[in-house]
Amino acid sequence: MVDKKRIVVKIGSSSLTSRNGEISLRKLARLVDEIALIKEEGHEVVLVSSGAVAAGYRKLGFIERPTELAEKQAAASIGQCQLMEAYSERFHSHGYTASQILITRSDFSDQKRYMNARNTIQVLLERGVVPIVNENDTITIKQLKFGDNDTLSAKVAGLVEADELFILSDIDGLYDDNPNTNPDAKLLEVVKEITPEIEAAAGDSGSDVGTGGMSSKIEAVKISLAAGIETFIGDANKSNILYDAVNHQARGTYFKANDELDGLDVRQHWIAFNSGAKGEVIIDDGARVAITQEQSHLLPQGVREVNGGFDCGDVVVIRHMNGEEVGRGVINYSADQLRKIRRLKLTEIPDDIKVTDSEAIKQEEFVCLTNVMAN
Ligand SMILES: Nc1ncnc2c1ncn2[C@@H]1O[C@H](COP(=O)(O)OP(=O)(O)O)[C@@H](O)[C@H]1O
Ligand SMILES: N[C@@H](CCC(=O)OP(=O)(O)O)C(=O)O
Repeated sequence: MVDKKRIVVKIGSSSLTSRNGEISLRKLARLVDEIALIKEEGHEVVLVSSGAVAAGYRKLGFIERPTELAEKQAAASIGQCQLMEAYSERFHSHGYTASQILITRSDFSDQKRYMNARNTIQVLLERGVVPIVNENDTITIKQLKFGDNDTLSAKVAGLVEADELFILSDIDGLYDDNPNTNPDAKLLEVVKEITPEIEAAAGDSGSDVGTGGMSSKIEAVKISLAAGIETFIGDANKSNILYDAVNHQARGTYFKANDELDGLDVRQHWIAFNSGAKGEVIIDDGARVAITQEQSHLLPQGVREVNGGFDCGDVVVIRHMNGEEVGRGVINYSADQLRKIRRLKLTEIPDDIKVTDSEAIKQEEFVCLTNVMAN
């Protein structure tokens, strides 16, 4: 009996386009067939597909992929229709229904919208539909963009509590050096930790249509691993790539989730990677030990400094005095209140500021990030 898994598959622009940068319906159809193969095994699939800009820019009259934001957005608005039409038709030929979900970064930072997206996808998956996610390119502004769909796919994997994330690209995994500049670079088959060497090896895209290159995939892998989601990068052009990847027999790079790190649950994942921290709370040594090793709450006594403005209930960055980011958490005081009570013992906090139990951040509302670099 096959273990039924929830899998997020990310397909990059370079895997959906032909040499001249135009969308390749043949490539798209083949990848849908690959997904159908694992759906037939009982796995649930959420597809994060790029390709809207690539599918639209020629129809907009451009010979090359445009670089201006508004032009790319206009191209995406044409291309997204083309993509969905092609996906719907091909999934339908396998008896599956496809659905479209367009998300922006701000949807992820709003907890209600985040949970709504999660609930919607849950219903779709229960009913056998294949949700197809892309960034809502036409309305995102530069500063609010995910930056690339690799990051989006990792965040979607956290959102739906996926078992695995498969990032398909035009290359068969992570090499120990940028293969565009070093022909002797070797494929890394298993990666247990994202070290500075790994980050240095991962370079930019080698194609005209891909956006983030390997470096953005590694940033994405950090997010998925933090949620305890095993991640694989492999070649979209290989036959049976998804089927083999589920069975851990595909050629590619497998990133192992750290067993010592409990996977973050949905709310913790949101706090760590999606909430968009509003300010910073600088803590001393004792407070760092208390919240990272002793499962204690963060008390105002251990707060040395407060940077920026935030309200009670916002997510803040918790930083040690030496500058290291310790984690993120939901704060129980506004920035102004916390400035007044920092370094005070609980008994010294004025009654008009005191909140129930008085802690600055409850342990259950804190996510430690010392083992995981937040993006
Ligand atoms: N260390 C590395 N290992 C593998 N690929 C790398 C590395 N550094 C840079 N790259 C480049 O990253 C590309 C994949 O990223 P990208 O073009 O953005 O693809 P996609 O469209 O699938 O997101 C590879 O084709 C390769 O040219
Ligand atoms: N939302 C954009 C995706 C851009 C993007 O991230 O592309 P890629 O690096 O190929 O995954 C599009 O659909 O064209």
